[in-house]
Amino acid sequence: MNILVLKMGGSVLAKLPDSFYETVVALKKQNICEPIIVHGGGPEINKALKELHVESKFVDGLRVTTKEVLDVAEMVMSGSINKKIVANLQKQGGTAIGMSGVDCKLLQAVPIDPEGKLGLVGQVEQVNVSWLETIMEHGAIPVISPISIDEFGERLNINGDMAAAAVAEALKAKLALISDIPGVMENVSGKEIVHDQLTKEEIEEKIASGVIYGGMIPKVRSALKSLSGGIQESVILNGLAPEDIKKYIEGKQAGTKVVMKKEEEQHV
Ligand SMILES: Nc1ncnc2c1ncn2[C@@H]1O[C@H](COP(=O)(O)OP(=O)(O)O)[C@@H](O)[C@H]1O
Ligand SMILES: CC(=O)N[C@@H](CCC(=O)OP(=O)(O)O)C(=O)O
Repeated sequence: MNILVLKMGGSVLAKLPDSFYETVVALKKQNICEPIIVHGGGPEINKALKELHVESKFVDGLRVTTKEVLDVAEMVMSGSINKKIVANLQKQGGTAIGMSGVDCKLLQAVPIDPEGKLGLVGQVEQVNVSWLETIMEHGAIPVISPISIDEFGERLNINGDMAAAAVAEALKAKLALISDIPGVMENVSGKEIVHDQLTKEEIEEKIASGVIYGGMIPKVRSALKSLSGGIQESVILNGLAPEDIKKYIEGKQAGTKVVMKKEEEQHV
């Protein structure tokens, strides 16, 4: 199965045009590939926490998660956002099933930082691949909220990019991380450029120098993590430029590709 995991960040969810959902439905109907959606919801969680007067902060792009924060993150992502995406896909004639990592133990996780200050934040250890395959075989598009569950039945909050990478890695699928920026950007000699492709070494160097910071850190690290087996690249794309998504699907340059090796090196 040729699977494409599309991760939609909270930064773009409210702004994605109907044509985006139309494209995702067409990918499946025309047998171009099997789409799976994993979503985030950072800005919406921030808004709900603010309204409830609950403080939250981030460390290297990950939200410090107390029980109270987890309950709000689950309500926002597994409730409101997940069902809106399912509805939008179905408006375009698709069939979609919304689930979180808790359902069918879809995303089994362990605390990412058991001794540290991140609290109830997880990283995925196992993906229930057979449920995802069953859903896709029955003609539906899985839509996954990144709240997950540990072996004791406790829920954990997972960064959406990390959850998407775990799903892509488990299914040997391509990964497209869709956000509100044209790719990984850098100010070079006073000019803002977008990198076409980046390797692991370049990414680590740009994190260390502060060029890549905040929410971009889990994004680039997740894109790297998903590279496995036959999958040689993942991509960071701009959801606000639907033509970039089209270009990527057509195999043209768009956004920033995260690669094992640079293209010119691969051809040597
Ligand atoms: N080098 C970089 N290029 C582009 N964006 C960057 C970079 N470093 C940090 N960022 C930040 O990362 C953000 C994207 O991450 P995030 O807000 O978590 O997105 P999403 O909600 O879509 O997952 C950008 O809006 C930008 O503020
Ligand atoms: C642990 C952790 O940081 N979880 C994230 C989950 C949402 C997310 O990742 O949203 P975006 O994709 O919009 O960034 C959070 O609570 O914000």
